[in-house]
Amino acid sequence: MTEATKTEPLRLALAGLGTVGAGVIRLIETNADLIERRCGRRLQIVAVSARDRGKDRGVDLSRYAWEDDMTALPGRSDVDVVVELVGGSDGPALTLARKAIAGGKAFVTANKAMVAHHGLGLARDAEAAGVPMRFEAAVAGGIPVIKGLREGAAANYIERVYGILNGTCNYILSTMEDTGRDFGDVLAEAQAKGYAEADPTFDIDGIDAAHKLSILASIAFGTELDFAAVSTDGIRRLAAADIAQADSLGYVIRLIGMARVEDTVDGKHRLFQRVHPYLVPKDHPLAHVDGATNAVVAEGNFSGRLLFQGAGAGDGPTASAVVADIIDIARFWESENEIDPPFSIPVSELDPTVPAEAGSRSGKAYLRFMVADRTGVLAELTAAMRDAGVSIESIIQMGEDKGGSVMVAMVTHEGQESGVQRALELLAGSDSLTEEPLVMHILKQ
Ligand SMILES: NC(=O)C1=CN([C@@H]2O[C@H](COP(=O)(O)OP(=O)(O)OC[C@H]3O[C@@H](n4cnc5c(N)ncnc54)[C@H](O)[C@@H]3O)[C@@H](O)[C@H]2O)C=CC1
Ligand SMILES: N[C@@H](CC=O)C(=O)O
Ligand code: NA
Repeated sequence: MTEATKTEPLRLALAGLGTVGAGVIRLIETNADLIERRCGRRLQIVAVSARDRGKDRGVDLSRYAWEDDMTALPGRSDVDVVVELVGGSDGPALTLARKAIAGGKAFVTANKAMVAHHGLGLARDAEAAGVPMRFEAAVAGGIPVIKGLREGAAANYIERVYGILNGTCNYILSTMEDTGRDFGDVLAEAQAKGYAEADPTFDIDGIDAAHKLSILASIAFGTELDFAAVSTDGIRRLAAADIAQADSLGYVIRLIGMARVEDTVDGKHRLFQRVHPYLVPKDHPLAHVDGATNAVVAEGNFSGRLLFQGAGAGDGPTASAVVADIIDIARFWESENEIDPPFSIPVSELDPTVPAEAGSRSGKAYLRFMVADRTGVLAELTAAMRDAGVSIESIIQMGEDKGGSVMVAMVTHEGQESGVQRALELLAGSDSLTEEPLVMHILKQ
């Protein structure tokens, strides 16, 4: 480690002073004495950087050195830990991360986009340099789920990991469900509360949840991180009528990230990773997760089902996770040669994977069709199901909408997902369909 010894303060540089950065300053100032007692040394912010020096953030920056260029922070000899709270998978955040690690500084980040795209490379560099790299806030905000898997469940093979990984989508879905309000209106509220990413399409198109899922899967299964292989879909196409329909069938709709290792081919694990809106049975624990709350279920071969739940976004909870990482570094970073792999297993020893085959798993599905209101359309839909070998459990037709289409919702019996894909292929191009069908999987208990 740099010049500081264990009894001296651990000196921090913060890049990014937005929702999370300002929260970290507030937390470190408010809980300074408690943190010092818990980790045996004081946390001292020495330097900060953001875009706008003069902006009022409700925190006093006058005690800290200011750097206009955040990538200059790692070059400071009075800094032990660089904390990146800027965002963006590439650009200055990545330059900062690389410089910090190459410069022998410990590195903490909340940036799931960067970890999903570059985490393995950064971790490899950190392992080689003997510096800690931590990213608890990057997955499920304030929930200590990375710590839970790395430490609490370290003795287990994890068979499946899944959950609600995006606070913005969960806030939108549960608020629409409770109030019947409009999608756009509720999204604006989530943005105002500081939950949404700088580009909220990352939230509503499932990309943010996919970033988190790919990180979680790597840590849970000891496999190489593969963000590009996550099958991703968001909540943009969901209508209030889908939420009402799901409700009447005994379900709520949640954006779920799901990962599992299925089998092994040519020495590589077949890794299933999916972020899609799911119908969740009302008696499943995830159906009661509302607002910006996240929840992660991990199934260990000895621990059984573990449920981690808490705030997945927002200044306080996210700051809590960032500072927990810093406290770990204050407690345990004692020697330059310490081996503490960021992904729990050294990067060179993570198992390689191939993406799971599409359509090869079994389950029930909800299908929603918007169709022309004319004779024979229902027969056309059910014939496609029959020809694809899909068995229908229930079918409901709702009244005509303004454009002259009607909504037909179906729930299938348990069957191969490939059957539903085949049915949709059979219907593709049919002039009875007035828009692309919407398919949602039904979460198993
Ligand atoms: N807001 C939340 O609830 C959570 C956010 N995160 C992650 O934390 C990170 C920060 O998020 P927020 O605080 O919400 O973002 P924000 O947009 O509120 O703040 C970003 C900060 O970075 C600064 N910044 C941006 N580009 C810069 C540049 N080129 N040079 C210097 N400074 C620059 C901005 O001035 C601002 O101070 C992101 O990676 C985000 O994904 C993670 C968990 C939860
Ligand atoms: N935009 C994210 C913030 C935390 O990761 C979310 O909504 O969950
Ligand atoms: Na977390």
